[in-house]
Amino acid sequence: MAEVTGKAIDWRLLGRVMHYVKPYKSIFAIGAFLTVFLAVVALAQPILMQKSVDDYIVVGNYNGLVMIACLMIGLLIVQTVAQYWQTFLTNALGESVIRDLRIDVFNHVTAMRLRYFDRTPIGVLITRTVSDLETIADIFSEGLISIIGDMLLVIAIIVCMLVKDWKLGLITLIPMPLLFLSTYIFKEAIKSSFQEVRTQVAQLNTFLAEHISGMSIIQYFAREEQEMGKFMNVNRKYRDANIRSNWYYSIFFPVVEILFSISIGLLVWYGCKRILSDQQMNSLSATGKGITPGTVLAFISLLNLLFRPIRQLADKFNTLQMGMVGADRIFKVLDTNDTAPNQGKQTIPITGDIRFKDVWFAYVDDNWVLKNINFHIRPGETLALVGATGAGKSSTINILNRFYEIGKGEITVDGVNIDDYEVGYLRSRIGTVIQDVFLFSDTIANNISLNNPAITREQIIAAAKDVGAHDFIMRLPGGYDYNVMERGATLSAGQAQLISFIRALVYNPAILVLDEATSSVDTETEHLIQVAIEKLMQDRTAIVIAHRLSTIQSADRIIVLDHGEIKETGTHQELLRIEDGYYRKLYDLQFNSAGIVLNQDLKDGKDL
Ligand SMILES: Nc1ncnc2c1ncn2[C@@H]1O[C@H](COP(=O)(O)OP(=O)(O)OP(=O)(O)O)[C@@H](O)[C@H]1O
Repeated sequence: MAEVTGKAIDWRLLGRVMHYVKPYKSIFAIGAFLTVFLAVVALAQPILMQKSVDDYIVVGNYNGLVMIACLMIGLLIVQTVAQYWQTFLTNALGESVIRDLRIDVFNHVTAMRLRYFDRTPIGVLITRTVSDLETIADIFSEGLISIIGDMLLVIAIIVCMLVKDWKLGLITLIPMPLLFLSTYIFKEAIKSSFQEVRTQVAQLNTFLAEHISGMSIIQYFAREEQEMGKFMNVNRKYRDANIRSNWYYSIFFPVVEILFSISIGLLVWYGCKRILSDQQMNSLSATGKGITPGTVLAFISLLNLLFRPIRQLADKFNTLQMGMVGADRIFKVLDTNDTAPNQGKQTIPITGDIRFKDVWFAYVDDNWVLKNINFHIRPGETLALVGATGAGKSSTINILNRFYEIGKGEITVDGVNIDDYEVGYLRSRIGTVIQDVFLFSDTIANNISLNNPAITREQIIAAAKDVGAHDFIMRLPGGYDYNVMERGATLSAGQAQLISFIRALVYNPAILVLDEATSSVDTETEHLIQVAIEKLMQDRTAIVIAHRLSTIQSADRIIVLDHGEIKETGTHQELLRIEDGYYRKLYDLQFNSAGIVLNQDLKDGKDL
């Protein structure tokens, strides 16, 4: 959790937020001007009220009274219009700033290395890009500008009171130190409770994001009750945090009301006492020295004006501080320099010659998950990777795609170190099909092209026909415009696989990286997938994490990985000939006449 700094305002952070105001500086300037203007105009009402009583009502000047009433109405109209624009503009400013910030955050997050996502829960990122950003918008709508306006108003009212009658002013303001003290105590108390609320929101978001994604697991294993229990706990903590912050409000507001009443009491007592004694001394307002009924009325109105912003000041300070906490968290994300390095510029055409030279790789420190990997695949060849779960198969394809950097050695594609390629170009030449197909809630066509305008509908249809998926897509309501629900929930696993094949094919990559799905599909879909895989691999260099006997047998070379090391290399027949060899053992152990999937069996826990 980001800590709130001890200072009310962190100027460095505020400076960074203000950097985003630059494109909207005229809106900011008008908003700030209107805030000051409203503070000044607010003072005019009590003054006019005093004038109407003392100069017109008391002396019976009806025309003058009508004139001043019209002036007050006119002023109210101006005030209303100014208030409308001030609220509208400061809100629009806040929303525009966070829109720009959100774009920056999203851009930054999409450029992060995968290891960042290994460590950061989705819920936390969602909280950052939604609710933490909202708090920054409040800096403008309820925080900074309005605090400046309120402070100006408070100073102006106090000065106005003291100028009008300093004795009456001082007596009326006796409860002020107590008011400032209780405001300060309230501000400090609410600050920590607000932080707690934000932490609990992030936990609630993380819990929900995770559990909604994993809902099928919860239901398969009938964990609803237990998860409900956990949810109730997270939900209770969130409620408690909110109740605590509301509790501080419910104490603070009555305290302010009491102090306000004391001020009014003092004002009425002292003001009326002075009016009476002035009358007795026959020293009326005409001399300009005494207190008039108009003065008392004006003071009541000024007191009202004074307490309103003070009552809200603590709240606004907290809004500002929460905005600062939000900004701190957002800038921490933006400052996280975990973006994938992309120094390479190379964009030469790739034919698909891949070489791993003494490659060592670890996700964390020196915990090598790939050790001294060497292999060479010529253009058009197929390499099958087999091995037990955790052997390092997925890691091999992850590093080829530059999702993680290797520790030692070198990987080249067409003789060029993969780090020297422009990373987007390299990835666009490597078509990767992973086991867990991810589909967005969008049309089939957009899920294939990933909204790349360079890919035409014709290319999509041609690719779909190529992998034999066109017919099944056309049978869906709307065909290519059929809307896939979130994560492809409305398609079968086999259909989703086929879509991911078309997605890879439509980019016409030189290299195909395929993690064969192990999930069982019906015979018809299995046949479609077989045909599609053959089509995908045709005339391409392919690295396949192979689970199908057909893929393994037809591969030009098979690499058997075990605990990150290459144990054997060769063709299916060559490897079978090695007595006591790993592959031979695998084959004898795992394959039966029904052609049970090799790696799947290994996953099921059968040891080499
Ligand atoms: N993101 C990660 N962070 C840290 N360690 C990881 C990460 N991904 C994988 N590992 C570890 O790296 C090792 C190799 O994993 P890898 O996913 O490459 O195995 P695999 O052969 O593909 O297994 P499977 O067939 O189960 O997918 C494992 O010990 C795994 O725990």
